[in-house]
Amino acid sequence: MEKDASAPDPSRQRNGFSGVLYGEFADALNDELRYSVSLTESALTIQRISSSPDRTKVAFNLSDCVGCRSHTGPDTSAYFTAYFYPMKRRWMSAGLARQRVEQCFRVAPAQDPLVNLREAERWSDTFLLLPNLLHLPGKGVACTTLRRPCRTMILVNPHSGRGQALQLFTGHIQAMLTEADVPYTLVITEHQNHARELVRNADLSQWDALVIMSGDGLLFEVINGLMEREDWQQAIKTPLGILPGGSGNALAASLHHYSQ
Ligand SMILES: Nc1ncnc2c1ncn2[C@@H]1O[C@H](COP(=O)(O)OP(=O)(O)OP(=O)(O)O)[C@@H](O)[C@H]1O
Repeated sequence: MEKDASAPDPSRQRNGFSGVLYGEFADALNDELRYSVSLTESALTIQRISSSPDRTKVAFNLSDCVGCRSHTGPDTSAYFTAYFYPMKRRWMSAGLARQRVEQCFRVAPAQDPLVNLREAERWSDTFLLLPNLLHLPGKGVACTTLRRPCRTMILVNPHSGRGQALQLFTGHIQAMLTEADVPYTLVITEHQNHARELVRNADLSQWDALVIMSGDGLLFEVINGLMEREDWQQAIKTPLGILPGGSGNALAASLHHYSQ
């Protein structure tokens, strides 16, 4: 039996479990597979509900989670999906790297689709309230001062590196921004000094962060644009991010190294 969404949260009633949320849900793709799911301040723990003795628990650390989204399904059910990027060993390689893991659950205790959606939203909203979610900017001061949602201007130089920055953005970054609910405006630079002029004249109150997807050259332009403003003392405090899209990416590599 699925949990009644209107019933009191049983998380406090379960023996030994003092979590934030507890529920029993079906797998998003296979209704036959059912899981007990618990969310605490530090982890999402999933255990398959089955009569077999092998009921291994899988726990995902919330410090590897970028966000959680809920949506309605084709019938009366609703879904919530949590997105994790845990460190994992790469295939055929010795190094560790963050790799995407998606956990999607079907919520269908009620006939009323709105009740199901509300329950799915209760889960996704709770995720976003928990303090341990991975913040995209990484560790450090900027991470704690950025507000959520973080309105971001993303500048991509389509010619940087081997001319693949835009492809890297659409292939990797765009989905992560959606998963993390980061509202953004994409600017594809059209010529040299485009970013510099744009940043020099922009209404910066519209943005909480500027992110450059390019090599060091475009970041250099953006910093010059900020410093050329009349309000440069305030403008230069705008959180800046760099995503490696150039050929050398020296600054991005160096920042990554020191954030480890
Ligand atoms: N649309 C564009 N067309 C031509 N030049 C551009 C355009 N957009 C930006 N630029 C200029 O290209 C220069 C080089 O870009 P960038 O440093 O980002 O890439 P890169 O040289 O390939 O990378 P790296 O610095 O890692 O070697 C920048 O200084 C910038 O002024």
